[in-house]
Amino acid sequence: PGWFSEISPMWPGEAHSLKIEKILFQGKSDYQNVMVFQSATYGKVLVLDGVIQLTERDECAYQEMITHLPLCSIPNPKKVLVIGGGDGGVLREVARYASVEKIDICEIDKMVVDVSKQFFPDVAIGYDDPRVTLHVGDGVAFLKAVPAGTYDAVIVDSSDPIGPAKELFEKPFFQTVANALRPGGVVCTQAESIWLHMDIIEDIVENCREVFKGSVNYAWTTVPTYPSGVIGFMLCSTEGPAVDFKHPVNSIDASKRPLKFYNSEIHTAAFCLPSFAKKVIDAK
Ligand SMILES: NCCCN[C@H]1CC[C@H](NCCCN)CC1
Repeated sequence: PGWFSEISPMWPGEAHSLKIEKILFQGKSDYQNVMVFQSATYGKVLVLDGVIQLTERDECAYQEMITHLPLCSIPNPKKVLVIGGGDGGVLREVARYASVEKIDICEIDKMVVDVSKQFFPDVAIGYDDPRVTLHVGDGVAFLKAVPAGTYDAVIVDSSDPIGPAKELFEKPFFQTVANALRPGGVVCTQAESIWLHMDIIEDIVENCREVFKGSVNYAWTTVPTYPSGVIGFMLCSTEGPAVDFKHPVNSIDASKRPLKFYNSEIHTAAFCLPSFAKKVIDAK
């Protein structure tokens, strides 16, 4: 019945629309409005506070890139933490690594977990892995309680800086992430769009350069149902064994379930930026 349009002050004057076939769920959690609808051409769609989080058709691009850009950049990741990502898609991708012994996830909104398990079984399948422990709560508090140097990798699969994820884009949070990582550990965060948010990206890069004394890189990929059709990631490492994010050192066991999007060439290509973005990001 009609169209869903993603209208937001975060991307003024533009909106991406998807044709609705059927609304499947509408609810209000302690943190945000949650909606699921069956779209005409992108499968089921998860929407939080009017912002598209994932669709069945293109979620592979985002979940595979946000996971494999960091985890293919370090040999034998063992302990991984996911902040956000309550839909379970990142867990599904982290579970591909035989070297991983422990996967912690801290998601603030239990409704996102429950709705994903009910409507997106191929995404929430990530929770089935026995290495996964779900913590429902605030990622900032969770990280503050973590012993220093606990994790090889942290993946911050957040929504946008308006709403519950606001703190996940600020310097104190990056500091707590750096503290929770081992020397030469890596973090990958959702880092918005170079077409829409160069100012936000500039601030994030500046904060990351101050906090992460290893390497700091910005990568990006295409996700047709995110505004401007692209989304970026900050790839940072702490002081210690050098990490060259641009050349993957790990291979992935894709024998059980093929990768729909990620491969080693697109890994390297993800760090190639248009000049208007390089100017801001490399200069910082
Ligand atoms: N596991 C999927 C979580 C989705 N993360 C975010 C959802 C909101 C989306 N807005 C894009 C705003 C324009 N950059 C960014 C990714």
